[in-house]
Amino acid sequence: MTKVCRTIASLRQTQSALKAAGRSSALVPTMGALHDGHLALVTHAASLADAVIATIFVNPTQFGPNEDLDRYPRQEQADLDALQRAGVHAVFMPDVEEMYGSHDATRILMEGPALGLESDFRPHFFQGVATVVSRLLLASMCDIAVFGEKDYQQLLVIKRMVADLKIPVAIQGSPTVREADGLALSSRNAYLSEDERERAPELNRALQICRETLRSGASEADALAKAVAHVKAFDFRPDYIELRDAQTLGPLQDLGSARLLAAAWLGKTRLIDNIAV
Ligand SMILES: Nc1ncnc2c1ncn2[C@@H]1O[C@H](COP(=O)(O)OP(=O)(O)OP(=O)(O)O)[C@@H](O)[C@H]1O
Ligand SMILES: CC(C)(CO)[C@@H](O)C(=O)[O-]
Ligand code: BAL
Repeated sequence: MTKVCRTIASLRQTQSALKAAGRSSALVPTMGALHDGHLALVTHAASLADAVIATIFVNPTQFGPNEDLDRYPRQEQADLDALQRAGVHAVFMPDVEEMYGSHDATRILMEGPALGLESDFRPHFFQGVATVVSRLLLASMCDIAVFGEKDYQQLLVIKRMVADLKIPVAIQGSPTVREADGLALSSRNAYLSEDERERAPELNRALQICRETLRSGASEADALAKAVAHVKAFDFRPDYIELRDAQTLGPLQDLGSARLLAAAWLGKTRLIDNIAV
């Protein structure tokens, strides 16, 4: 039976009981509206630890004033049922008051891998993510925490933060789960109209075209221009399509260790994707 914890006190009690029984634990933080990408993180987490703790919290501090905090999909009972079926030991689902209280004054500012890419278009984003993830890690004190490569920059930002703050949790990345046509699963895919859903895989296709073009010996500029032209042909409005160093997200030194990352709008939906080069 999956235990539902709505307070940090109850989460800490759950963790104390696991530790007393000598059981290791892995955390899977989410914002809910769960899909098979999230469930793959749970399966990955279960392969690494004795018990999995999932979290569901739509974190207001990572949304900008004109973003989709209010319309972000929320489906608490369906999510709990899915996590129960997946054999999750406990689910932490706090409210905003529990995570931030009314006198909250602490935020984590990130540089390094947080610079550029998402930050150029969502300047508040990594401050909100780092702030909430540090709290989730410290509240749960799990041995391991698992994050998806779909949000590749977020994964590197969290690894950097945990290393810098010396939080004793091992951060593990998990591969992107895709639809058969290549579209990365994402809770925000629910915003797509039928017509947009048909065009949505072209973002991933553009990244593959860019990679093939690079491998055939073309310049980075030509390969990126091809990817931009491809998404524009399908009426995407790209925020960025960039090649970066896969380990640091700094400027690319060597094509052998490159990551290709993109974000683009399709109608009112912002999609992100990335692949190894
Ligand atoms: N397709 C996917 N494959 C692997 N991991 C994923 C996938 N989609 C989301 N995740 C991971 O699940 C965790 C929770 O993500 P989140 O709840 O924001 O879901 P999401 O589908 O990314 O939502 P959004 O559409 O808001 O970006 C993150 O670590 C994220 O990287
Ligand atoms: C890591 C996270 C749960 C923090 O709110 C969120 O950014 C997400 O779902 O990727
Ligand atoms: N999946 C990352 C969370 C966000 O975009 O707000």
